[in-house]
Amino acid sequence: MACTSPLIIALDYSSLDAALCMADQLDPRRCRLKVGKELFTRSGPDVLQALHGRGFDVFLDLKFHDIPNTVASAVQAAAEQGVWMVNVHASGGRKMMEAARERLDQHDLPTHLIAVTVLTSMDAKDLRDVGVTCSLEAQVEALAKLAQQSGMEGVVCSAWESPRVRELCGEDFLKVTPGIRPAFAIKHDQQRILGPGEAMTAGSTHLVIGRPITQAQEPMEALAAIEQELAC
Ligand SMILES: O=c1ccn([C@@H]2O[C@H](COP(=O)(O)O)[C@@H](O)[C@H]2O)c(=O)[nH]1
Repeated sequence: MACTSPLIIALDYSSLDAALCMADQLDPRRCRLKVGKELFTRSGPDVLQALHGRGFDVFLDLKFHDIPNTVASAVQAAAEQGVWMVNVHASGGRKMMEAARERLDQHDLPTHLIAVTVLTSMDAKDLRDVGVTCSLEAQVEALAKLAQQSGMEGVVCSAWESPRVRELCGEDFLKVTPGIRPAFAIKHDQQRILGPGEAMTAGSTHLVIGRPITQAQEPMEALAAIEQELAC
């Protein structure tokens, strides 16, 4: 049965065993899973096979950012392993994103392709430090528009920006938002955070949540509290 929940749990673990231990407590009808740089670098494609075998939709969050041909080939490789979603950095530019889009289309690969705007760990000063002179909001808006024009199906942004991205790019354009922090959780290294219920109200289509669940004393209770908040 397809997953209808907006929740994507980030499996940021240092071993395949630890990731599968969490996955085995979860239900693929109630959440999707995200595999990021740490877990993929340690376990390789085996983790994708193991999670697919358990019935999960997997978001492979490797944030590709390279020359167009390299990114297109990496996106193709991810999609050929059956992942539900893959991403690139929008700051890699129009040609890079178009090449990735074209490669998926050429091979009839149905994987969702989205682009990261401004990392949720960054604030306005961090953005100035890397030479961006416009406001953080303007940078997210510019990258979201560029991503849409370049064939992306959505963006990664913070839930703070979801209302504006919805206005600019429409309801159907995916707004995948990390930096989700329920009231009981700490901020860690995230800067632009919002609660799960607030993020959905703001127009996020998917909520990425890692440590508030994976590092909770009782991960399943943390997940249940988040689901409860979303049901209200
Ligand atoms: O802008 C971004 C893009 C990706 N992420 C990823 O999402 C999760 C968030 O985990 P938490 O533990 O809930 O903070 C993590 O895997 C990041 O790599 C992001 O946070 N921000």
